[in-house]
Amino acid sequence: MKITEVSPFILHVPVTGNQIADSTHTISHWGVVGARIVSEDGLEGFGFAGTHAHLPGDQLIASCIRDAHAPLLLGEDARDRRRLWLKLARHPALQWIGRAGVTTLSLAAIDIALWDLNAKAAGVPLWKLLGGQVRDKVRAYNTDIGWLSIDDEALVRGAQRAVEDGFTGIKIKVGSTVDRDLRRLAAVRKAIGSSVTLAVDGNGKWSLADCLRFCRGAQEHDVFWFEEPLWYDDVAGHAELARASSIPVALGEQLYTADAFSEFIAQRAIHWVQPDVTRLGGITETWQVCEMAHGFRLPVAPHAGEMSQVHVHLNYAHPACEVLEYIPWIAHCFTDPARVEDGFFVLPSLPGAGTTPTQEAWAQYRQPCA
Ligand SMILES: O=C(NO)[C@H](O)[C@H](O)[C@H](O)CO
Ligand SMILES: [Mg+2]
Repeated sequence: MKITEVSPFILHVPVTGNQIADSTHTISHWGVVGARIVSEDGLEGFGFAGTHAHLPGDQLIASCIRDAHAPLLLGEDARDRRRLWLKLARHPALQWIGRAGVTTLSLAAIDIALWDLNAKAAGVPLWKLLGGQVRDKVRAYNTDIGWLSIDDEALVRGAQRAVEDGFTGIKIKVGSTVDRDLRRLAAVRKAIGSSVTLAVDGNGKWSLADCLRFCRGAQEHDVFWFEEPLWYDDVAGHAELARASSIPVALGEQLYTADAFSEFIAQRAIHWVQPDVTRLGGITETWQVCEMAHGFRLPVAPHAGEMSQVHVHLNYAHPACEVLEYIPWIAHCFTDPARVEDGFFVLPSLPGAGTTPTQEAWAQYRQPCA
């Protein structure tokens, strides 16, 4: 399967209600910055990384795909996914300018496109190529009703509606003030009852002191996990919080390497492992992180944010993956949209990684790659 063409693309897709906010980010669109890879027999593979639709930043990633990574791929055999991942990730001149960041997001788009191409060539969905279905169902938890940009009353109504729609898990954003967020947490827990799992996500905003105070006040509400409570790289702080509180710590959407995960695991600073194919340079490295978590018997909840199209395959194929975030912003852009029915993700059926854009999305959301 000789690679004959590698080209970037950028789509900007509106988020729910045209604006969402967490403690750190307020966005109107999700950026789908991708790579299209064509093999000599005419097969097309698509992959993409997720961004906040900041066009100059997206064009940096697109340029890395086109000008830095593509020349390393042309003429190579698309089946050699692991060798090609290492060739690009460890290319001396590119490793020199960044083992984490733009080069990683570019590599993610390419790695996912290679997996998509291989799954299509084999005529199977990605989960089959990854080794087959290891679970009957993948439980979803709904984050799209829990944004900090949603007022207190609408937050409660949205959580109730999600439960009525069949979700058995909810996640709400925290990171405004501890007092306000504790009030919101109590109101949502009261509204959804005790059988629905309720997680919180701080997106790295608070200090350790704020997190400790929040966890004391949240004790009575059976919080399923506290996601990204502290700054993304603060291993010691997360380890201290994990020791001081009974609320499980979840993190990973901002970690770029398997080494970063092994540090958090070694320091007992993490209970739920949340890899993201965007941040880890694709499926190849994300699978390694799932294997590492499994070795330490830590459950995995891949970060959707919005990579559900690919992560639903991971969740069906890896034994450590126990649950998946539901954020529905871009599913409609793909020929095999990730879908939730009665609170569970539907098993993908079409060949590929679920990353093939529809003609409509291509026409409606395409941005200039420069
Ligand atoms: O943290 C998350 N999920 O767990 C969400 O992905 C982020 O809040 C959104 O992408 C906005 O940056
Ligand atoms: Mg998060």
